[in-house]
Amino acid sequence: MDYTLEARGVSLRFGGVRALTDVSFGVRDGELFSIIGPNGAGKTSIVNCISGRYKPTEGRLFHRGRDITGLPPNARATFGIGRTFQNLALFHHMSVLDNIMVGRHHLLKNNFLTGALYWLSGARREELRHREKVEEIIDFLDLQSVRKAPAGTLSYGLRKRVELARAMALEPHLILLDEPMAGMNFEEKEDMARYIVDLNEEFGMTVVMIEHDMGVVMDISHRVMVLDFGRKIAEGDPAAVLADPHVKRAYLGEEDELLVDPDEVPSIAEDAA
Ligand SMILES: Nc1ncnc2c1ncn2[C@@H]1O[C@H](COP(=O)(O)OP(=O)(O)OP(=O)(O)O)[C@@H](O)[C@H]1O
Repeated sequence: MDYTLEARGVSLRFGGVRALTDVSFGVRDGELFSIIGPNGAGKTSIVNCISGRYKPTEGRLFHRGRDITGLPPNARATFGIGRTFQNLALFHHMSVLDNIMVGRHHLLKNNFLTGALYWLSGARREELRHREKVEEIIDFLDLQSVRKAPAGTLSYGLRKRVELARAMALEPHLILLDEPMAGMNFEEKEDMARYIVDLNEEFGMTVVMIEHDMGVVMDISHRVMVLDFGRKIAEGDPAAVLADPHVKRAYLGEEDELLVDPDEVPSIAEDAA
């Protein structure tokens, strides 16, 4: 099986703390793959290993068959791996537009010297191309009305959307979303879920998402992996994962809402169609 992203036997320790133990999984091209699990299960740790923020203590990570285990985060960005963060990481005093532009920095070929020859070097053409791409993302995420506003003045839900825009600006083929709906109200979650489905279906991006909202996860994911105490306890299509006794046990007492009937989950994806 050819995977876009594959983890083989990944373990991660922080001193005596075992954040991950022997985690293996594969994500196929075009999939919307969710990682769930109780608090402290290792979800952010595995995403940090994929993005290069952490280096696994053991095991390997592959991107399109290439071993990326030791590569720094910026090298992964140039391969088309983008991410958003659990806690927003925007430049608050900069406008929405400029925050999104920052997401394109690794695509900027022109430097100080070519900048000095702005009209001759192609720098102007390049800038126009970047602006066009940014405008496309602003349209897609309905951010026109706030494009000039400083990011710090926006509501939390809008700031999460700007962070998604900045990750999209990198034009990744694989995007890692760390709790994209955390702290949002129902309407904001519904909007965000639609954007994620659309960026997967329309922009063709493979999505790896950590999310606590079970309704959304079960509704929009193609496959789900469950971590508990740093170990993988289940993986499969959403209905099979919901029915898995190990998963029920891991969540019992903590998140009763996991035990929902899949048929009763309102379909955001269908509503959007
Ligand atoms: N930088 C770190 N230093 C020490 N321990 C860490 C570090 N990062 C994570 N851990 C520990 O590793 C374990 C897994 O943490 P992680 O943040 O990956 O879990 P999570 O599933 O993302 O949790 P949550 O849902 O609360 O965000 C936890 O026990 C956590 O305390």
